[in-house]
Amino acid sequence: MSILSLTHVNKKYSQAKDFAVNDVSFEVAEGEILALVGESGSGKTTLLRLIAGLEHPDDGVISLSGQVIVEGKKSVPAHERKVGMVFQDYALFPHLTILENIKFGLDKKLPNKDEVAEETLRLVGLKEDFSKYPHQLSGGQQQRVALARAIAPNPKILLMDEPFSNLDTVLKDQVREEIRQIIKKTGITAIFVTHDTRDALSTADRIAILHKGYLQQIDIPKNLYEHPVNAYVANFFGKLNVMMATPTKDGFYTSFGFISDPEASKYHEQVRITFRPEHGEVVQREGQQLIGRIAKASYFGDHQIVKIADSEGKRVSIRTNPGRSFDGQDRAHFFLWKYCIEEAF
Ligand SMILES: Nc1ncnc2c1ncn2[C@@H]1O[C@H](COP(=O)(O)OP(=O)(O)OP(=O)(O)O)[C@@H](O)[C@H]1O
Repeated sequence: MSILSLTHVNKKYSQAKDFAVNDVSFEVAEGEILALVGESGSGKTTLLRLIAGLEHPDDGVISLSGQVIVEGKKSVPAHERKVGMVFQDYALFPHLTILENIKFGLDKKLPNKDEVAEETLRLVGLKEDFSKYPHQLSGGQQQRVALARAIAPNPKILLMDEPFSNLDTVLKDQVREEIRQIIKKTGITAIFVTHDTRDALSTADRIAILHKGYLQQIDIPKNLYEHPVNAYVANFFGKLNVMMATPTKDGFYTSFGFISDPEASKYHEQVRITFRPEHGEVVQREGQQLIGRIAKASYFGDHQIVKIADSEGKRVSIRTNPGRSFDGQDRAHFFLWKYCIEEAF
Protein backbone atom coordinates (compact mmCIF):
# COMPACT_ATOMS: atom_id res chain seq x y z
CA MET A 1 0.00 0.00 0.00
CA SER A 2 1.29 3.44 -0.85
CA ILE A 3 2.00 5.78 2.07
CA LEU A 4 3.28 8.75 0.08
CA SER A 5 2.18 9.95 -3.32
CA LEU A 6 3.29 12.91 -5.41
CA THR A 7 1.20 13.88 -8.42
CA HIS A 8 2.48 16.34 -11.06
CA VAL A 9 4.59 18.28 -8.58
CA ASN A 10 6.40 21.39 -9.90
CA LYS A 11 8.68 23.82 -8.09
CA LYS A 12 10.45 26.90 -9.43
CA TYR A 13 12.40 29.15 -7.05
CA SER A 14 11.55 32.83 -7.40
CA GLN A 15 14.91 33.96 -8.83
CA ALA A 16 15.48 30.82 -10.93
CA LYS A 17 15.19 30.45 -14.72
CA ASP A 18 14.29 26.75 -14.71
CA PHE A 19 12.08 24.53 -12.61
CA ALA A 20 13.99 22.75 -9.82
CA VAL A 21 11.32 19.99 -9.83
CA ASN A 22 9.46 19.30 -13.04
CA ASP A 23 6.15 17.45 -13.20
CA VAL A 24 7.27 14.74 -10.78
CA SER A 25 4.86 11.93 -9.88
CA PHE A 26 5.62 8.77 -7.91
CA GLU A 27 4.41 6.68 -5.00
CA VAL A 28 6.27 5.14 -2.08
CA ALA A 29 4.99 1.94 -0.49
CA GLU A 30 4.71 1.49 3.26
CA GLY A 31 7.99 0.20 4.73
CA GLU A 32 9.93 0.91 1.57
CA ILE A 33 13.36 2.59 1.40
CA LEU A 34 13.58 4.88 -1.62
CA ALA A 35 16.78 6.60 -2.76
CA LEU A 36 16.60 9.87 -4.70
CA VAL A 37 19.67 10.12 -6.90
CA GLY A 38 20.92 12.54 -9.52
CA GLU A 39 23.82 14.86 -10.19
CA SER A 40 24.23 18.16 -8.33
CA GLY A 41 21.32 20.52 -8.98
CA SER A 42 18.97 17.79 -10.24
CA GLY A 43 16.33 18.67 -7.64
CA LYS A 44 16.83 15.93 -5.02
CA THR A 45 16.95 18.19 -1.96
CA THR A 46 14.10 20.35 -3.24
CA LEU A 47 11.92 17.26 -3.58
CA LEU A 48 12.75 16.19 -0.02
CA ARG A 49 11.98 19.70 1.28
CA LEU A 50 8.65 19.73 -0.55
CA ILE A 51 7.66 16.47 1.17
CA ALA A 52 8.85 17.78 4.55
CA GLY A 53 6.90 21.02 4.13
CA LEU A 54 10.00 23.25 4.11
CA GLU A 55 9.10 24.41 0.57
CA HIS A 56 5.77 24.77 -1.17
CA PRO A 57 5.31 23.58 -4.78
CA ASP A 58 3.88 25.75 -7.58
CA ASP A 59 1.59 22.90 -8.62
CA GLY A 60 0.76 19.36 -7.74
CA VAL A 61 -0.66 17.24 -4.98
CA ILE A 62 1.21 15.45 -2.18
CA SER A 63 -0.53 12.89 0.04
CA LEU A 64 0.91 11.25 3.13
CA SER A 65 -0.74 8.33 4.89
CA GLY A 66 -4.07 8.90 3.11
CA GLN A 67 -4.15 12.63 3.92
CA VAL A 68 -3.65 15.32 1.26
CA ILE A 69 -0.88 17.50 2.73
CA VAL A 70 -0.37 19.77 -0.29
CA GLU A 71 -2.84 20.85 -2.95
CA GLY A 72 -2.85 24.20 -4.68
CA LYS A 73 -2.18 26.95 -2.13
CA LYS A 74 -3.30 24.74 0.78
CA SER A 75 -0.75 22.82 2.78
CA VAL A 76 -0.37 21.14 6.16
CA PRO A 77 2.46 22.94 8.05
CA ALA A 78 5.75 21.07 8.39
CA HIS A 79 5.44 20.46 12.14
CA GLU A 80 2.03 18.80 11.71
CA ARG A 81 3.11 16.38 8.96
CA LYS A 82 4.73 13.81 11.27
CA VAL A 83 7.83 13.63 9.11
CA GLY A 84 11.24 12.71 10.61
CA MET A 85 14.31 14.43 9.16
CA VAL A 86 18.00 13.45 9.31
CA PHE A 87 20.31 16.17 8.04
CA GLN A 88 23.69 15.78 6.37
CA ASP A 89 25.57 17.31 9.34
CA TYR A 90 23.33 15.42 11.86
CA ALA A 91 22.38 18.77 13.54
CA LEU A 92 22.81 17.38 17.08
CA PHE A 93 22.89 19.81 20.02
CA PRO A 94 26.52 19.75 21.24
CA HIS A 95 25.69 20.85 24.82
CA LEU A 96 23.08 18.10 25.35
CA THR A 97 23.76 14.44 26.09
CA ILE A 98 22.54 12.04 23.49
CA LEU A 99 19.58 11.07 25.70
CA GLU A 100 18.66 14.76 26.03
CA ASN A 101 19.09 15.17 22.26
CA ILE A 102 16.48 12.47 21.68
CA LYS A 103 14.09 13.78 24.35
CA PHE A 104 14.28 17.28 22.87
CA GLY A 105 12.46 16.10 19.74
CA LEU A 106 9.65 14.37 21.64
CA ASP A 107 6.25 15.87 22.40
CA LYS A 108 6.47 17.89 25.66
CA LYS A 109 3.24 16.28 26.87
CA LEU A 110 4.44 12.70 26.33
CA PRO A 111 4.37 11.09 29.83
CA ASN A 112 7.08 8.44 29.28
CA LYS A 113 9.65 10.56 27.41
CA ASP A 114 12.67 8.92 29.15
CA GLU A 115 11.44 5.45 28.36
CA VAL A 116 10.80 6.24 24.66
CA ALA A 117 14.18 7.96 24.25
CA GLU A 118 16.06 5.11 25.96
CA GLU A 119 14.20 2.48 23.96
CA THR A 120 15.03 4.24 20.69
CA LEU A 121 18.71 4.56 21.61
CA ARG A 122 18.77 0.84 22.39
CA LEU A 123 17.19 0.16 19.02
CA VAL A 124 20.02 1.97 17.23
CA GLY A 125 22.61 0.08 19.30
CA LEU A 126 23.64 2.90 21.67
CA LYS A 127 22.48 1.47 24.97
CA GLU A 128 25.73 2.25 26.82
CA ASP A 129 26.12 5.83 25.72
CA PHE A 130 23.06 7.68 27.09
CA SER A 131 25.06 10.25 29.03
CA LYS A 132 27.75 10.93 26.43
CA TYR A 133 27.89 14.15 24.43
CA PRO A 134 27.88 14.11 20.60
CA HIS A 135 31.61 15.00 20.35
CA GLN A 136 32.45 11.84 22.36
CA LEU A 137 30.98 9.64 19.63
CA SER A 138 32.33 8.48 16.26
CA GLY A 139 30.79 9.76 13.01
CA GLY A 140 28.85 6.52 12.59
CA GLN A 141 27.49 6.70 16.17
CA GLN A 142 26.46 10.36 15.72
CA GLN A 143 24.65 9.27 12.60
CA ARG A 144 22.73 6.70 14.65
CA VAL A 145 21.82 9.34 17.27
CA ALA A 146 20.47 11.57 14.49
CA LEU A 147 18.47 8.62 13.22
CA ALA A 148 17.16 7.83 16.73
CA ARG A 149 16.11 11.45 17.21
CA ALA A 150 14.19 11.39 13.93
CA ILE A 151 12.40 8.09 14.58
CA ALA A 152 11.67 8.49 18.33
CA PRO A 153 8.49 10.58 17.76
CA ASN A 154 7.18 7.75 15.54
CA PRO A 155 6.95 9.67 12.26
CA LYS A 156 4.94 8.49 9.26
CA ILE A 157 7.98 8.81 7.03
CA LEU A 158 11.70 9.36 7.50
CA LEU A 159 13.56 11.76 5.19
CA MET A 160 17.36 11.78 5.07
CA ASP A 161 19.48 14.28 3.15
CA GLU A 162 22.86 12.82 2.11
CA PRO A 163 23.04 10.71 5.30
CA PHE A 164 26.32 8.98 4.41
CA SER A 165 28.29 11.84 2.88
CA ASN A 166 30.21 12.78 6.07
CA LEU A 167 31.57 9.28 6.58
CA ASP A 168 34.87 7.96 5.27
CA THR A 169 34.78 5.12 2.76
CA VAL A 170 35.61 2.33 5.20
CA LEU A 171 33.01 3.41 7.76
CA LYS A 172 30.42 4.13 5.08
CA ASP A 173 29.90 0.49 4.04
CA GLN A 174 29.31 -0.53 7.66
CA VAL A 175 27.05 2.42 8.54
CA ARG A 176 24.95 1.97 5.39
CA GLU A 177 24.19 -1.59 6.39
CA GLU A 178 23.47 -0.66 10.04
CA ILE A 179 21.10 2.13 9.04
CA ARG A 180 19.33 -0.12 6.57
CA GLN A 181 18.84 -2.79 9.23
CA ILE A 182 17.51 -0.30 11.80
CA ILE A 183 15.05 1.17 9.29
CA LYS A 184 13.86 -2.30 8.27
CA LYS A 185 13.53 -3.37 11.91
CA THR A 186 11.26 -0.42 12.71
CA GLY A 187 9.30 -0.89 9.47
CA ILE A 188 9.39 2.86 8.86
CA THR A 189 9.14 4.20 5.30
CA ALA A 190 12.26 6.15 4.36
CA ILE A 191 13.48 8.37 1.55
CA PHE A 192 17.11 9.36 1.33
CA VAL A 193 18.95 11.67 -1.00
CA THR A 194 22.37 10.73 -2.32
CA HIS A 195 24.62 11.50 -5.26
CA ASP A 196 26.52 8.25 -4.67
CA THR A 197 25.20 5.36 -6.75
CA ARG A 198 26.80 2.83 -4.37
CA ASP A 199 24.73 4.21 -1.46
CA ALA A 200 21.60 3.87 -3.53
CA LEU A 201 22.27 0.46 -5.07
CA SER A 202 23.24 -1.13 -1.76
CA THR A 203 20.71 0.47 0.59
CA ALA A 204 17.49 1.25 -1.27
CA ASP A 205 14.59 -1.01 -2.19
CA ARG A 206 13.88 1.30 -5.14
CA ILE A 207 15.75 4.21 -6.68
CA ALA A 208 14.32 7.34 -8.31
CA ILE A 209 16.72 9.07 -10.65
CA LEU A 210 16.35 12.78 -11.35
CA HIS A 211 17.87 14.89 -14.11
CA LYS A 212 17.22 18.64 -14.38
CA GLY A 213 14.21 18.25 -12.11
CA TYR A 214 12.60 15.52 -14.24
CA LEU A 215 12.09 12.02 -12.90
CA GLN A 216 13.87 9.74 -15.37
CA GLN A 217 13.12 6.31 -13.93
CA ILE A 218 12.01 4.77 -10.66
CA ASP A 219 12.64 1.08 -10.17
CA ILE A 220 14.42 -1.60 -8.18
CA PRO A 221 18.24 -1.30 -8.36
CA LYS A 222 18.65 -4.38 -10.59
CA ASN A 223 16.24 -3.06 -13.22
CA LEU A 224 17.78 0.40 -13.24
CA TYR A 225 21.21 -1.11 -13.71
CA GLU A 226 20.25 -3.71 -16.28
CA HIS A 227 17.32 -2.05 -18.08
CA PRO A 228 17.89 1.71 -17.99
CA VAL A 229 15.18 3.58 -19.91
CA ASN A 230 17.59 6.04 -21.49
CA ALA A 231 21.28 6.83 -21.95
CA TYR A 232 21.33 9.23 -18.98
CA VAL A 233 20.19 6.55 -16.53
CA ALA A 234 22.48 3.96 -18.13
CA ASN A 235 25.59 6.10 -17.80
CA PHE A 236 24.72 7.27 -14.29
CA PHE A 237 25.20 3.74 -13.02
CA GLY A 238 28.53 3.13 -14.76
CA LYS A 239 29.83 2.25 -18.18
CA LEU A 240 27.37 0.84 -20.69
CA ASN A 241 28.74 -0.54 -23.97
CA VAL A 242 26.78 -0.02 -27.16
CA MET A 243 27.17 -2.04 -30.38
CA MET A 244 25.13 -1.55 -33.53
CA ALA A 245 23.84 -4.86 -34.89
CA THR A 246 21.98 -6.17 -37.93
CA PRO A 247 19.48 -8.93 -37.21
CA THR A 248 19.14 -12.12 -39.26
CA LYS A 249 16.89 -15.10 -38.58
CA ASP A 250 19.36 -16.73 -36.17
CA GLY A 251 21.54 -13.96 -34.79
CA PHE A 252 23.05 -10.49 -35.02
CA TYR A 253 25.94 -9.25 -37.17
CA THR A 254 28.08 -6.73 -35.29
CA SER A 255 31.40 -5.08 -36.12
CA PHE A 256 33.02 -7.59 -33.71
CA GLY A 257 31.45 -10.67 -35.30
CA PHE A 258 28.27 -12.71 -35.14
CA ILE A 259 26.16 -13.29 -32.02
CA SER A 260 23.95 -16.29 -32.43
CA ASP A 261 20.55 -15.57 -30.88
CA PRO A 262 17.11 -16.80 -32.01
CA GLU A 263 15.61 -13.57 -30.59
CA ALA A 264 17.10 -11.78 -33.61
CA SER A 265 14.32 -13.10 -35.87
CA LYS A 266 11.91 -10.73 -34.09
CA TYR A 267 13.75 -7.67 -35.43
CA HIS A 268 13.78 -6.28 -38.96
CA GLU A 269 15.81 -3.10 -38.64
CA GLN A 270 19.23 -2.37 -37.17
CA VAL A 271 19.30 -2.66 -33.36
CA ARG A 272 21.54 -1.48 -30.54
CA ILE A 273 23.06 -4.14 -28.32
CA THR A 274 23.95 -2.72 -24.92
CA PHE A 275 25.88 -4.44 -22.15
CA ARG A 276 27.83 -3.67 -18.98
CA PRO A 277 31.58 -4.48 -18.87
CA GLU A 278 30.94 -7.32 -16.38
CA HIS A 279 28.45 -8.95 -18.73
CA GLY A 280 31.16 -9.87 -21.24
CA GLU A 281 33.96 -12.38 -20.89
CA VAL A 282 37.34 -12.54 -22.61
CA VAL A 283 38.18 -16.14 -23.49
CA GLN A 284 41.40 -17.92 -24.47
CA ARG A 285 40.02 -20.19 -27.15
CA GLU A 286 39.38 -19.19 -30.72
CA GLY A 287 36.03 -19.93 -32.25
CA GLN A 288 33.99 -17.73 -29.93
CA GLN A 289 31.54 -15.34 -31.52
CA LEU A 290 33.30 -12.00 -31.13
CA ILE A 291 36.82 -10.80 -31.79
CA GLY A 292 38.68 -7.48 -31.72
CA ARG A 293 42.05 -5.80 -31.22
CA ILE A 294 43.18 -5.22 -27.65
CA ALA A 295 43.47 -1.43 -27.44
CA LYS A 296 44.22 -1.15 -23.72
CA ALA A 297 44.14 -3.14 -20.48
CA SER A 298 43.79 -1.11 -17.27
CA TYR A 299 44.43 -2.60 -13.83
CA PHE A 300 42.16 -1.57 -10.90
CA GLY A 301 43.33 -3.86 -8.08
CA ASP A 302 40.30 -6.12 -7.82
CA HIS A 303 39.62 -6.22 -11.58
CA GLN A 304 40.91 -5.18 -15.00
CA ILE A 305 39.13 -3.41 -17.83
CA VAL A 306 40.15 -4.51 -21.32
CA LYS A 307 39.24 -2.18 -24.17
CA ILE A 308 38.67 -4.10 -27.39
CA ALA A 309 38.44 -2.27 -30.72
CA ASP A 310 36.71 -3.24 -33.99
CA SER A 311 38.33 -2.64 -37.43
CA GLU A 312 37.20 1.01 -37.34
CA GLY A 313 38.58 1.63 -33.87
CA LYS A 314 35.24 1.63 -32.05
CA ARG A 315 35.80 0.21 -28.55
CA VAL A 316 33.93 -1.84 -26.00
CA SER A 317 35.08 -2.41 -22.41
CA ILE A 318 35.08 -5.86 -20.81
CA ARG A 319 35.80 -6.59 -17.17
CA THR A 320 38.19 -9.46 -16.41
CA ASN A 321 39.89 -10.84 -13.33
CA PRO A 322 42.99 -8.91 -12.21
CA GLY A 323 45.43 -11.83 -12.58
CA ARG A 324 44.94 -12.15 -16.30
CA SER A 325 47.90 -11.06 -18.47
CA PHE A 326 47.44 -9.67 -21.97
CA ASP A 327 51.16 -9.05 -22.61
CA GLY A 328 52.11 -9.82 -26.19
CA GLN A 329 48.50 -10.52 -27.08
CA ASP A 330 47.18 -8.46 -29.96
CA ARG A 331 43.65 -9.76 -30.33
CA ALA A 332 40.98 -10.96 -27.91
CA HIS A 333 38.05 -13.32 -28.31
CA PHE A 334 35.07 -12.55 -26.16
CA PHE A 335 31.42 -13.37 -25.70
CA LEU A 336 28.48 -11.67 -24.02
CA TRP A 337 26.53 -13.66 -21.49
CA LYS A 338 24.01 -10.91 -20.94
CA TYR A 339 22.90 -7.97 -23.08
CA CYS A 340 19.89 -5.86 -24.01
CA ILE A 341 18.53 -5.41 -27.50
CA GLU A 342 17.02 -2.02 -28.32
CA GLU A 343 15.40 -0.79 -31.52
CA ALA A 344 17.92 1.66 -32.96
CA PHE A 345 15.41 4.09 -34.50
N1 LIG B 1 16.71 28.43 -2.28
C1 LIG B 1 16.93 28.38 -3.60
N2 LIG B 1 16.74 29.48 -4.36
C2 LIG B 1 16.96 29.44 -5.69
N3 LIG B 1 17.33 28.34 -6.38
C3 LIG B 1 17.53 27.22 -5.66
C4 LIG B 1 17.35 27.17 -4.24
N4 LIG B 1 17.60 25.92 -3.80
C5 LIG B 1 17.95 25.20 -4.91
N5 LIG B 1 17.90 25.99 -6.01
C6 LIG B 1 18.16 25.53 -7.40
O1 LIG B 1 17.25 24.50 -7.71
C7 LIG B 1 17.90 23.46 -8.46
C8 LIG B 1 17.78 22.14 -7.71
O2 LIG B 1 18.53 22.24 -6.51
P1 LIG B 1 18.59 21.08 -5.41
O3 LIG B 1 19.37 21.61 -4.26
O4 LIG B 1 17.23 20.59 -5.16
O5 LIG B 1 19.42 19.98 -6.19
P2 LIG B 1 20.19 18.72 -5.62
O6 LIG B 1 19.99 17.65 -6.63
O7 LIG B 1 19.80 18.45 -4.23
O8 LIG B 1 21.70 19.23 -5.68
P3 LIG B 1 22.95 18.91 -4.70
O9 LIG B 1 23.27 17.45 -4.91
O10 LIG B 1 24.02 19.81 -5.20
O11 LIG B 1 22.51 19.21 -3.31
C9 LIG B 1 19.33 23.93 -8.68
O12 LIG B 1 19.41 24.54 -9.94
C10 LIG B 1 19.54 24.93 -7.57
O13 LIG B 1 20.49 25.90 -7.97
